[in-house]
Amino acid sequence: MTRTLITGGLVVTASDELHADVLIEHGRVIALAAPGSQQWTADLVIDASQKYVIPGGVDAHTHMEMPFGGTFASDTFETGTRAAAWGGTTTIVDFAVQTKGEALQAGLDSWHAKADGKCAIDYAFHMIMSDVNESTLREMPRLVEHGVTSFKLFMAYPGVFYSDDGQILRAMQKAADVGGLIMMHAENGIAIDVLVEQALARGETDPRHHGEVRKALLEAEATHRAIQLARVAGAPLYVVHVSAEEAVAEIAAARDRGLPVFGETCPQYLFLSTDNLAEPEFEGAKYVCSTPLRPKEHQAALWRGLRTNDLQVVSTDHCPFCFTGQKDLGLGDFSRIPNGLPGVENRMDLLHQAVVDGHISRRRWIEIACATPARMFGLYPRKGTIAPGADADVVIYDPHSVQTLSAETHHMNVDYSAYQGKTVTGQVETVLSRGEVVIDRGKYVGRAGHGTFVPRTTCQYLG
Ligand SMILES: NC(=O)NCCC(=O)O
Ligand SMILES: [Zn+2]
Ligand SMILES: [Zn+2]
Repeated sequence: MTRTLITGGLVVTASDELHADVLIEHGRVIALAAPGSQQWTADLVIDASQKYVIPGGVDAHTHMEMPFGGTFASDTFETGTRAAAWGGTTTIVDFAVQTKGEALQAGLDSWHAKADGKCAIDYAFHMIMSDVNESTLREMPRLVEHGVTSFKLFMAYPGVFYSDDGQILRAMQKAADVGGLIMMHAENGIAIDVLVEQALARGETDPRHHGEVRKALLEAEATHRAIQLARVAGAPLYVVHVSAEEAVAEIAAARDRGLPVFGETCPQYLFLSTDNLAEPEFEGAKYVCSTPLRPKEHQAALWRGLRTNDLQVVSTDHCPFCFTGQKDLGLGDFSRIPNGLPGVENRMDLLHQAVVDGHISRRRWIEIACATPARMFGLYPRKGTIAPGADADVVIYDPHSVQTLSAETHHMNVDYSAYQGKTVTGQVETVLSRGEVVIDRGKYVGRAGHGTFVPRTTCQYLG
C-alpha cells in the first residue's frame, strides 16, 4: 500500500485545528487540503468523519525490559510497543541502561539487541548513566553523534543508579559541550535511604510507607540542586516524572529567571494519589513508583504547570511489574517492591479525558503528548505533527466513544491496570505508523519489526 487518503476528519496539531483531507504516500504526509477540494486518488481511503486526525503520540519515557530490584519490567519491546500502538502512541523513547562498570556503548548495544526486529512502532533511546567517570564522559559525544542525545542521571537509588553532585556536574558540563540534554531523576536518595531504614525499624513495611519516606521536600530539594548544578555547568536540564507541587515551584522559579529548565509529569501523578498507595491487602504495591504518588492536593499544581508551560511534557514512565510474582517481592518490606507503573497504552486516552474534564485544551493535549516531546528530544517535525514531509504516524481518534480501562482489555504484558474500572471518553480507532496501518478499527494488524530505530538530533526546544 503506497498511497492513503484520510478524509473528513478534524486534524488537530499543537498549533492548528482544521477540517482537512490528508494524503499519505511512501510513509510520509504529502499534503493537506480542504475536505473534498482535491481529486486525489488512493489505494486506501479512510473515512474520519466525526473523528479527530491527530499525530501519533510520542512517549519520551519508557522502560521496556528494564532490570530493577532483582527482576525485569514485564513488557518486552514486542509487547510494549504493540500496546503503545493500541493506545495511539507511535514513537517511544526508551532508556538504555549502562550497568556499573560497563561502557555506555555496551549498554546501548544491548538495548539495540533487545529492540531490533521486535517493535511495532518506531523507537529511540536515551542513555541511563549509572557510572559517570572519565571513560563514560569521553563516550558521550559519540552517542550524541549516533542519535542518542539525552542522558538520564539519578540523584536517587544510592548504590544502583545514583550519581553524586560531582559526577552530575561533570556530566552536565560534558552535555553542555556536546549539545546533550541531561534528564534528572530528582530525589535526594541519600536522605530517603535514612528514612527507609528508620521506617522499617519501626515496623512500617506496607506500600503506603514508600510514599511517606520519599518526601515532597526531598524531591524539591533535589530539583533545586539539579537546577543550580545545571546553571553552574551552563547546561539545559529536563526533570523527569515531577510529582510534587514544591518541585513544580522550583522549575517555575528557574523558568521565570529565563533558565533552560524543563519538566515532565506523568498520568499517574495527575490521576492517582497516595489513596491508591494506601489500598489494603498489599494492593498499594501496584502504585509504587518513584517519584511516588502524592496526596491529591498536588494534582492542581501539576495541571496548572501543564497549562502555564512550567511543565512541558507528559510521558508515562511505563515500567510495568506484575502484581503476582514481581510486586510481591516487597511483601513485608516496601523498599523491595520494584518501582514502576504500567501506562504506555493509557496516556493518550487519559490526556484526552483531561480535555473533556477541562484541564487542558485539545491543542495542548497534542502539544504535551506529541509535539513537545518530539521537539525536546530531536524528533520534530518527522514526529509529533501532521504536516507535509512528516512521517505518516497518524491516529484516527473517536472523541465520543466511551471505554472502561481494565487489565482484562488492555494489551500491556502486566496482570493489573493502574486505572482499573476508570471510564474515559475517547478511544483510538485506527493507527498508522509511517503510513502502514497498525491498528485497524479495534484490530491489531501491525507486525514486530515494522518499527525502526530513529536517531535523534539535539534538543529543538531551546531557542
Ligand atoms: N519511576 C519508576 O518508579 N521506575 C522506573 C525507573 C525510573 O524512572 O526511575
Ligand atoms: Zn526515574
Ligand atoms: Zn523512568
